[in-house]
Amino acid sequence: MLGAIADDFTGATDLAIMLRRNGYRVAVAIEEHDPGASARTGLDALVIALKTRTAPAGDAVASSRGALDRLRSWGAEQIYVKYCSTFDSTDEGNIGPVLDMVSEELGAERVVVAPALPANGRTVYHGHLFVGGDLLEHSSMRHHPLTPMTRSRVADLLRPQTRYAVAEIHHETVRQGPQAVRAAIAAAPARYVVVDTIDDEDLRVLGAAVAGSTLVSGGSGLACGLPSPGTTADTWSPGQGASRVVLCGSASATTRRQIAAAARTQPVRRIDPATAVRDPEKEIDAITQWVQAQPAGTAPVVYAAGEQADLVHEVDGRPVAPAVEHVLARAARRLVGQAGITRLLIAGGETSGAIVRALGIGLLRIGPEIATGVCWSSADTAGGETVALALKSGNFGPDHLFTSAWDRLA
Ligand SMILES: Nc1ncnc2c1ncn2[C@@H]1O[C@H](COP(=O)(O)OP(=O)(O)OP(=O)(O)O)[C@@H](O)[C@H]1O
Ligand SMILES: O=C(O)[C@@H](O)C(=O)CO
Repeated sequence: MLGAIADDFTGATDLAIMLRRNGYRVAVAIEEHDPGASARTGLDALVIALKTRTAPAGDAVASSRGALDRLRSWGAEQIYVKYCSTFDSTDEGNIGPVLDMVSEELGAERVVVAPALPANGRTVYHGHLFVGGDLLEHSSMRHHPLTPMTRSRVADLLRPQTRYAVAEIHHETVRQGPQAVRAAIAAAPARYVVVDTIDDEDLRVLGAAVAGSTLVSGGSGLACGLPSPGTTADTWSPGQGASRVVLCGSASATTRRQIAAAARTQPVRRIDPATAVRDPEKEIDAITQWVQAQPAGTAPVVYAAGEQADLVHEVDGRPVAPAVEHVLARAARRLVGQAGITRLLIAGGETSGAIVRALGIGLLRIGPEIATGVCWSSADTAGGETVALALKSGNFGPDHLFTSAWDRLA
């Protein structure tokens, strides 16, 4: 079995759907949840979703060590450390410390570093990470509030975070095929090896080259390149019910375009940040009632930022971001528990983490792909409801996602 440790919840489902696309039977375990032997039986891969992307290195290493121990005790023979395709981290970030710990535990002396996800425009060429046609440092990630990416060479991003050397393998070698890449990895004078990957064929070459490695690392793209276990996808059911809601804590430009597109045909309502901070119960009540009042068959959208100017950092000296997460998480709990909503599309990694935790979900069963890196999953909540959930990374998905995603449940 392949065991994966993902540093956020949307990244975990992104990796899971790439594995499923590649013929793996896969599920996502939330944080410390043990799915139990019967749920693990027959899986080719199990992804543990952590919420460590911006955690202090010590905390992230401790959580990742726990995840590694669980995966190994459940029979994982190959470990995949999943981070963001835009390598979201700072010089104090935890990608290096987590890789150092996992590689030491597994005795892995060479580890590939492959953030590329070409299907979503993330490519690595001559060691530099690109987003579309732009270097990472010239993409919107330059202005990310928590992990502003102001350099693009992956080795330069990783070096300050690790005590080991970092080398590069360039496209000239990748073009020569898996054997050349395998030999170059073995000969690299470094523990970490950033490998150029500009398209899915490069990922297949790399995947074949690292097929027997005990440890690989990257975005989700590498999962498409790993050799397929050749199993047929398991059956999947979204459970009963048809009522829908879209909950957006993400403030990314992509999510804002998706909100604007949905607003042309669907009811939309913005969370009031001041009420979220000052009187969260009032805002939770208002949102729950508003969603329930919308016509049957619609997919009401609750969002927190429709434009850049909506981003308010503080109200009365108190931070807005956790208040918005709390309101969305509590509203989700009520919408599922009291209003009987069973289909939820959630935008944003932090937001997804807050809502999945509030619903008391332990395991996500992976269903159909909606867009690159976004899929439906089904899960049982702590309250005993079965829900269909799509967890969308802030930057993923086409503009029409909030109206088209439901077709995949039909
Ligand atoms: N109007 C607002 N003012 C302040 N903070 C907000 C506002 N709207 C949303 N937020 C906060 O911004 C954060 C968005 O993070 P989240 O990870 O959910 O989305 P993202 O960064 O777009 O997605 P991803 O991490 O998947 O790329 C959340 O903590 C949310 O509560
Ligand atoms: O790799 C990506 O870009 C995504 O899976 C993700 O982790 C964004 O949060």
